[in-house]
Amino acid sequence: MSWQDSRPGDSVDPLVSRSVVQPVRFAGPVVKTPAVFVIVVWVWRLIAGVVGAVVLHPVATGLLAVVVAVGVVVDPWWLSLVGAGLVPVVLVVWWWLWRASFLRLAGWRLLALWRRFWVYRRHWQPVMVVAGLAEFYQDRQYLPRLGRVRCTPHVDRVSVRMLKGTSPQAWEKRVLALAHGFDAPSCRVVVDGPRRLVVEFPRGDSLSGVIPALPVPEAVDLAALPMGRAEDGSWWRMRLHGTHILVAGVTGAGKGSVIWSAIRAMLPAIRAGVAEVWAVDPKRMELSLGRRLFARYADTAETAVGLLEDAVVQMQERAGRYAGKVRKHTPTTDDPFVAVVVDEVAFLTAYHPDRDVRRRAENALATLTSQGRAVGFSVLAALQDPRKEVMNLRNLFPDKIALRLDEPSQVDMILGEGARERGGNAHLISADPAMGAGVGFVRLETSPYPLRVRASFVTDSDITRMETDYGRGSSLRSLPAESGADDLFGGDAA
Ligand SMILES: Nc1ncnc2c1ncn2[C@@H]1O[C@H](COP(=O)(O)OP(=O)(O)OP(=O)(O)O)[C@@H](O)[C@H]1O
Repeated sequence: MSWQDSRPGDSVDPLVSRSVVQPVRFAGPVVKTPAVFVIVVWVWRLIAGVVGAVVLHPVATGLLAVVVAVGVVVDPWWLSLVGAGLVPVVLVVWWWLWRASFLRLAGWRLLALWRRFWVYRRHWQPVMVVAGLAEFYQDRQYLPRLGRVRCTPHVDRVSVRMLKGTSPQAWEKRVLALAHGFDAPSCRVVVDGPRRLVVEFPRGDSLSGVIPALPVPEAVDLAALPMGRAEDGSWWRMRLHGTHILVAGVTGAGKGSVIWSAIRAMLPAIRAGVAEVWAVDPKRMELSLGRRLFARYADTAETAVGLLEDAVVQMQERAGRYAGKVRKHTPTTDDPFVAVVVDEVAFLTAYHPDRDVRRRAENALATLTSQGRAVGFSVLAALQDPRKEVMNLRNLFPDKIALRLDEPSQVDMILGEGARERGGNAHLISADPAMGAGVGFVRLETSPYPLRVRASFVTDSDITRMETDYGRGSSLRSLPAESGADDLFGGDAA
């Protein structure tokens, strides 16, 4: 039998078998390890395991220790049985009566203990090997070290110590393999220090349900507007003052819900006159419903470009006044925060047939986005198609939101290269409006990690109520009429 005929399982003599690619290898002599060394190593591992368990899970190990101690001191059999029964009863009563404290002090820790053992520890080796994250060196297999697992209401955060010589990019490239390997809907990798990662696995999809319009906040924080929910179950808050935001998504992706959630979160500031929304609505379908909420409203190309150029003039006038005196804008009734909201911005920058309109719109937007944020002018723009021919100003928007998109390349255009490896798969968002409308990934200028969020759904009746309560002429608001308001509001101002 030649070496080509051999099959797995055939016995081969290492001295006579030959491979065309491998040279002869000489193995070192096999030395038997004395039993005492093996015992010392096992004892050392036992001690390290116990200390590790106490450090990682103090509550669980503490409870266990109490049960064991009582059993040993009083009556080994009887009391151990009572203790073993008593602990679950105490935990159930605690959960029933004081759920918040139970979850905070015991519930999430016990769940983390269970999931570390049952989900991650049990599958760690096969998943690491199959995903290609295990390394082999001199015939020995090395695995990344599984560290602490922390559970929040929706997400498992798994700490990992990477192997020496490997990089976080190797993990980012394998997020899909990791998600499927540990039965999670998605996976996100966050660098936590040298050789340290936190790998996040959501338990189920916390964003699968529609989020109704959030209550209007009593005090407005323009740096943290309540918009909806984030994947880890926390509130999604969005900074608008001091930045510009580009929202991209195919038709029906829910761009309107991002825009309206932001406007809703600013209502008290709008009523107080310290914030203004200047709205550009070329489709006349998105923003027209709430036009009395806006200080300026434009729905034709000519008026839209005029509105943008007026914003530039006011911004520059404010910048001139602030120069050398004020470094940071604080919204007041004299110098309000101005949010320039542009729906379907490509209508002005790419689709309009008049070249002059396109040029003027682009110039105005470029000036606003490059100079406006320090003096209280922010642009919140939405568009369907993020290609460069359509929107070549997208890099002037520090923060970006990718709702459902058609292609992976479009995701890269909005969230930046590498965002998909970090979990920002906006092209995989469900096309079912109940599941996916308003769902997206936020990429802030301050972080390369996209955050999965869902905007609250502000319905038409919510908008009508908002306009009634907070719009011009409402009982709750009495702002002086702007000169030429009829012109600006198409003669409809109340
Ligand atoms: N946050 C949300 N939660 C649940 N459903 C939503 C949400 N936002 C939108 N929808 C649903 O999706 C539909 C389309 O939403 P919307 O009009 O905001 O999309 P769009 O991206 O603005 O589309 P277009 O570009 O065509 O205007 C809505 O009519 C609504 O039924």
